[in-house]
Amino acid sequence: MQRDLRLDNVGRRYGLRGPWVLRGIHLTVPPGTLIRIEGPNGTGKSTLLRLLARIDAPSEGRVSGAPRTAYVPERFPTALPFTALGYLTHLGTVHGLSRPAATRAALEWLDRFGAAPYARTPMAQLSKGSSQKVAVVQALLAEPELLVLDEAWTGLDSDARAELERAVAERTAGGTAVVFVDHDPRRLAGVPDATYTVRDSGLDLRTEQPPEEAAGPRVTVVAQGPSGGQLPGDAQRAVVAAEEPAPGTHRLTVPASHSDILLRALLTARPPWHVVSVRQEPAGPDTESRR
Ligand SMILES: Nc1ncnc2c1ncn2[C@@H]1O[C@H](COP(=O)(O)OP(=O)(O)OP(=O)(O)O)[C@@H](O)[C@H]1O
Repeated sequence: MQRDLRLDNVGRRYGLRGPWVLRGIHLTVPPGTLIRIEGPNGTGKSTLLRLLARIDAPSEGRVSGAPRTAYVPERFPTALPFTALGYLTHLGTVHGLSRPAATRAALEWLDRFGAAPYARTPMAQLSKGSSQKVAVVQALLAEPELLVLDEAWTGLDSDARAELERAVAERTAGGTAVVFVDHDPRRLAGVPDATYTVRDSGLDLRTEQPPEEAAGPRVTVVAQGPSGGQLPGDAQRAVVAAEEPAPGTHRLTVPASHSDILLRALLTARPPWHVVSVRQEPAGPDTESRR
């Protein structure tokens, strides 16, 4: 099965003679990549995400590839006749988990997002923020190969926003491709492999990070490992800057949301690295590119 999702010369318009919302779109989404889509309101970002999630079909062109996909829509239907846990357990079984395993996974994810107290609340009675957590959990529960997030952070409290950033970092480190739209330019600042702007029904690859995007909070970890040594794979993916000021001493900078991934990668390496210090940095520009 082809895990890269590809859009070849894709166009989408609504109605036979409607204006082209998107046209001539070429985009490949390989496993493990993080892609940000941006653009002014009404330019077609959600339309593009629905095509990527394959819940909509193009009016022309071709979408190919069949990664297992999960999608958090801009508007999640809340008036479902389930409790949060009932809904998530049901979805877990659809994704192939046994019922007990689905319940366990749903509870774990709800707990990660601080929503465990509402597990048995009917969906229709959940606050906007809590139902958004359910929307996010239903997508993560599926352990997708492609995760499509349409303003998934909107409505979440700050802990849950940070948790979703962590979950995205974990998933991309594990090989999941993630495509997201978010109105906050600081979201996953400096982390995406590519940022595209929807403009005039086309897609522009942005090659430079604007200053505000490179200015998210960072964590610098000083660790001792092999001299001239290769960073463990997950650490390599997470870091935005790496230097070796003395043989075997490595200074590694990651977006704050990736710090636990870096630490886990270092501590679980064979042989494990020794972590000397962990320091939160004020926001600042990129000093080196990733990878
Ligand atoms: N189902 C639909 N039927 C008809 N027109 C639609 C439909 N969905 C989107 N459109 C139109 O397509 C255009 C692009 O909409 P889309 O929601 O994809 O943009 P967007 O960039 O995600 O906007 P926003 O930032 O406001 O969410 C808009 O003019 C919108 O009115």
